Amino acid sequence: MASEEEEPKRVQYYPLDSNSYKILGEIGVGVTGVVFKAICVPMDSTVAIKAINLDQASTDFNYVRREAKTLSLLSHPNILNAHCSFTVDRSFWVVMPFMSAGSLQYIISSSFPDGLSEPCIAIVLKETLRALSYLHIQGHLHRDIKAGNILVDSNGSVTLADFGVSASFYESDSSPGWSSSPSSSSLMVSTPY
Ligand SMILES: Nc1ncnc2c1ncn2[C@@H]1O[C@H](COP(=O)(O)OP(=O)(O)OP(=O)(O)O)[C@@H](O)[C@H]1O
Repeated sequence: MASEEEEPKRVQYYPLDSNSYKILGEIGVGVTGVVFKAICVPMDSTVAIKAINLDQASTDFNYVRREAKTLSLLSHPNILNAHCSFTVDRSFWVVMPFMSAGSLQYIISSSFPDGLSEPCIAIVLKETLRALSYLHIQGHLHRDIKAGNILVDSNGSVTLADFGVSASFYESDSSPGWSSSPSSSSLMVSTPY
């Protein structure tokens, strides 16, 4: 019997235009902007979008730049990567997987006011240390490990997020390829999904 020809797997990229995303609601507000729950319509998938206001103080752009750059270079199951990032008017959108159980800080304060059990702590620590070990091997320091930056998915998977204050062992902030002012071409990133 003739073997069926396998269709080549098509690499899909998350779209780099805001019209492809339907905002469902606000998840929370951070120092640099707002995080929304949204649907990526062409992909039919739920995402979280961090919308960062580029009109804030100039230091904020360095924060954004560092986070986008760090995320685009990392790939690990315990690190919350970005699907893509792009500018929308005067804000910068980082499209990420939606971590439906929220942050560890939210889980503890809403459901475990007396603290997590030791086995739970051990699991979260193990997963977080995996992320940190990978980061350190890649030459990065996270520098802001806290319960609010550890996100959990509905299946219990644990990821480390928020690389705004991370640092690289090897590069200065003025590394080549990154302009010092916000321009969509220097910031637009989309990783295959
Ligand atoms: N991918 C995501 N999925 C689900 N919730 C998220 C996601 N990313 C962020 N959040 C939630 O959105 C809220 C805001 O996150 P954000 O990273 O902007 O700020 P923060 O971590 O609270 O503070 P900071 O600005 O100091 O880092 C937090 O409650 C966080 O748990």
